[in-house]
Parts: sequence; structure tokens; C-alpha cells
Amino acid sequence: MTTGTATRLAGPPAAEAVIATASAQAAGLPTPPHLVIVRVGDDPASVSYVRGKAKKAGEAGLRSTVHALPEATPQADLLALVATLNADPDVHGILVQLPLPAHIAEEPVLEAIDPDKDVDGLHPVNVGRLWSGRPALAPCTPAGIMAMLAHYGVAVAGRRVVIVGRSRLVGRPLAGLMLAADATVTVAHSRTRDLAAITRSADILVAAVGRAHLITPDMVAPGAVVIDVGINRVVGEDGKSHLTGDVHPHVAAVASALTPVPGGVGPMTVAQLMANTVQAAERQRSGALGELLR
Ligand SMILES: Nc1nc(=O)c2c([nH]1)NC[C@@H]1CN(c3ccc(C(=O)N[C@@H](CCC(=O)O)C(=O)O)cc3)C=[N+]21
Repeated sequence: MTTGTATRLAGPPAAEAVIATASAQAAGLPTPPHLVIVRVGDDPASVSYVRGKAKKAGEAGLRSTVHALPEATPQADLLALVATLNADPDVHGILVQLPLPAHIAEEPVLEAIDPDKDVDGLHPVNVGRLWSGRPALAPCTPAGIMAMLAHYGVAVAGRRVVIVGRSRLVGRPLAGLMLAADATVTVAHSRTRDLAAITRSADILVAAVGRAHLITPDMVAPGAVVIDVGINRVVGEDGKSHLTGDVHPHVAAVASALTPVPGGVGPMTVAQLMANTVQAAERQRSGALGELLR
């Protein structure tokens, strides 16, 4: 077999382009947009992601505040904090880092966030706006994937997109964004029969399942563009823990383009959070006019 090597769709250059645009927009606002991140508990991955997000916000010329609440925080206290942030005109974006501790129900917390400050795009109002094809704050990972494809000149309109995974944070909203961009969309998942036959029909294949190396070369059409959203921590032969995606490395021999993990979709997620925060600040500034336009 001859092995081609897929073009590497690197995250950082595309992420920098998104951040540069967001920074320029932010500079045109009366005050720098203010992002508030709420983290409950000390999950090491969450601590590290939140740190990365706050750092990027500073680099982009945004303000950020992190509320790190103890693991045992009662749900009512978290809801009270969200209400305070909603009412504060100096707060433009609110992100509650997931997952929350088991004693806190996710839904009431997400539904408590002002939809116009919901930079994660997880409030049902934003989900509904997205699915009815209206302007909406969209979840950062799928919006970042769309930005990445645009950055690298990968056309979406009219093409077959297969998304493996139907999560609230990635698979479902990505399907909505792809549909809005005129793709023909299939969402596959753990109960899908003959997954390989479906994934082989994709011009653009997105793996967002959270199972290391689920997508093998036989599941990919020659020349397909493959987006790997997986962030799996695995212990390698060297005994060290490292990150790997949902896509097997040998897929690079079949695909025309492939996003690496790390250094692919992850940085796009963070960049898109900055873009969403600026968008939220602009929506709030446009106030009553914005109300009419939505
Ligand atoms: N309310 C909420 N919104 C989120 O958007 C959200 C969340 N909760 N909970 C967890 C997931 C995961 N997530 C990532 C963000 C950045 C990287 C990222 O920057 N990854 C780097 C490497 C990071 C590392 O080395 O650990 C990369 O892929 O190159 C990954 C994953 C946002 N999430």
C-alpha cells in the first residue's frame, strides 16, 4: 500500500487568527469585554483548562475573573453566584466549567445563565436559536471547528459531513452549525449499526466520542478531511501519561487532511471562547437595538 500523508491542520495558527479578529473587535468597545469563569472542585483537567482560558483572555485584551468554588458548594450557592453575575453589567460572558460535582444538577445551572452572557452556548435559548438557524452564541468547540475549516479553506457547503458522537458540548451543536453552513449531515453514535460504512461516506469526518483510536484507516474514505475532537489521556509504552485523539494515527495515510491531538481542535476551543465573549459584549452593548435584531 502506498501511504500518503495527510496535511496537518494545526490549531495554533488558526486559533491566533480567530484571537486577532476578536482582539481587534474588543479594542473597538468602550471597555474590554469581561469573561467570568466558574469552576467547582479541583478536577485537575478542569483546573488546567480554566487556567489556559484565563491566560488567553489576558493575551487577547479581555478581562477575566475565575471563581474557584469548593467541591462541597451547595447548588443554591452556585445559582446565587450566577444570578449575581447575570445582574452585573460589568460581566459580559459567564462560563461554568463542566463537569460539575455529582451533587449539583447541570441543567438548572445552565438554564440560570443569562442567554446573552452564555458564552458556552448551552442555554436552551441558544440551543433553540442555533437549531432554528438564527444568530446564536454557539458552543466553543464546534464553533472553533467551523472557524478552523474556514481558516484552512475546507469547503463545507454541499459536502457530506459525518459526526461520530452526539454530546451536548460537541456532536449535537456541530450538527446544527454544519447544517446552517449547507452541509449534508449525519450524526452517528454508540448505537449506530455498521459505523464504518457510514464514516466511509464522509467527505468530512468528525470524531467526537472520547474513545482513543476508535477511528481506524478502514473507516475513512481516501482523501477525506478528518477532525479529531478526542482528548484521551492514555498511558504509553514509556509508562507516561499523554494525550491522544479518537483517530488512529494510521488514518494519516488515507485522509487528505487531519487535525492533530494535542494542538488541533483544543486551541480552537479556547480561541472561540474569546470570540464568543466579544460577541456577547457586543450584543449587550447593542441593547434594545440588539433585541429587535434577534
Ligand atoms: N463549560 C465548559 N465548556 C467547555 O468548553 C469545556 C468544558 N466545560 N469542560 C471540558 C471541555 C474540554 N475543553 C477543552 C478546552 C481546551 C483544550 C485544549 O486546549 N487542549 C490542548 C491541550 C491541553 C492539555 O495539554 O491538556 C490541545 O488539544 O492542544 C482541551 C479541551 C473545554 N471544555
